[in-house]
Amino acid sequence: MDLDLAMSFHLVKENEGNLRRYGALLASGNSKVRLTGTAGEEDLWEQHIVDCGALVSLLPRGARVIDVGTGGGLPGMVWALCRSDVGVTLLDSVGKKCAAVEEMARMMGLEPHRVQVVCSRSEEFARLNREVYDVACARALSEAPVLAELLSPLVAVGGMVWAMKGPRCEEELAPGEGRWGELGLSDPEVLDYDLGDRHRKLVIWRKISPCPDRYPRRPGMAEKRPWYR
Ligand SMILES: C[S@@+](CC[C@H](N)C(=O)[O-])C[C@H]1O[C@@H](n2cnc3c(N)ncnc32)[C@H](O)[C@@H]1O
Repeated sequence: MDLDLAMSFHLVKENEGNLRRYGALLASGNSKVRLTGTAGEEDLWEQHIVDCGALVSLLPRGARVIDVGTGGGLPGMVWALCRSDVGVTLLDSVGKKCAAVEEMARMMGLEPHRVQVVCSRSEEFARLNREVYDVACARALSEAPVLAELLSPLVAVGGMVWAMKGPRCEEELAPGEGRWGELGLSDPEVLDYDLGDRHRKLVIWRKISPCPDRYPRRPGMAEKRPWYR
């Protein structure tokens, strides 16, 4: 897959007004609930909003997307603001974060039938919402193999699991080498992109067969006892 950064930044530019408004809401919400580790609108813009915006042209047209562990809405809110053709579910297990994201979505005029906020552990949500999304993505959620167990059950065969990662991601992928098919996934492809002096990576797995029903295991198990051991 090719990442067309120029097209993504064109979409970011076109939607900059709304994205800046969202950044301002995120900065003010952050003083009440910790939605991201970054304070200050300019830093939020550079380190988070632009990073999420960089991938926006990669989303398939009309895709159903879930952002697992959305925190303050990253990356799902950025994608919903730049791409009115995609449906986005923003999922997090912390009630206060979900309430803040729901309020931001409402203030940004995002319609609930297109952008929904769900407060749940992904392990529980995936039991009832199996293999319904075209893309499941996570940013700063957990190590790649853990994330693959949590996200693969949510994605329909033919869809994709995305992990937004920093420079260490190949080390994280190593334990799963040759074994991803056990989760219904292809071998991963890693796309590199640079944002100023920051080197970022997107890991993409294709969903090639149904994920066995035993995944995801109950909450916390994916970290405690990795599936590949
Ligand atoms: C470090 S934050 C990242 C937030 C956001 N994606 C970002 O890039 O700023 C991780 C978020 O994942 C949520 N989380 C962790 N494990 C989860 C799970 N199994 N189900 C749902 N949410 C989860 C946490 O509540 C937290 O808000």
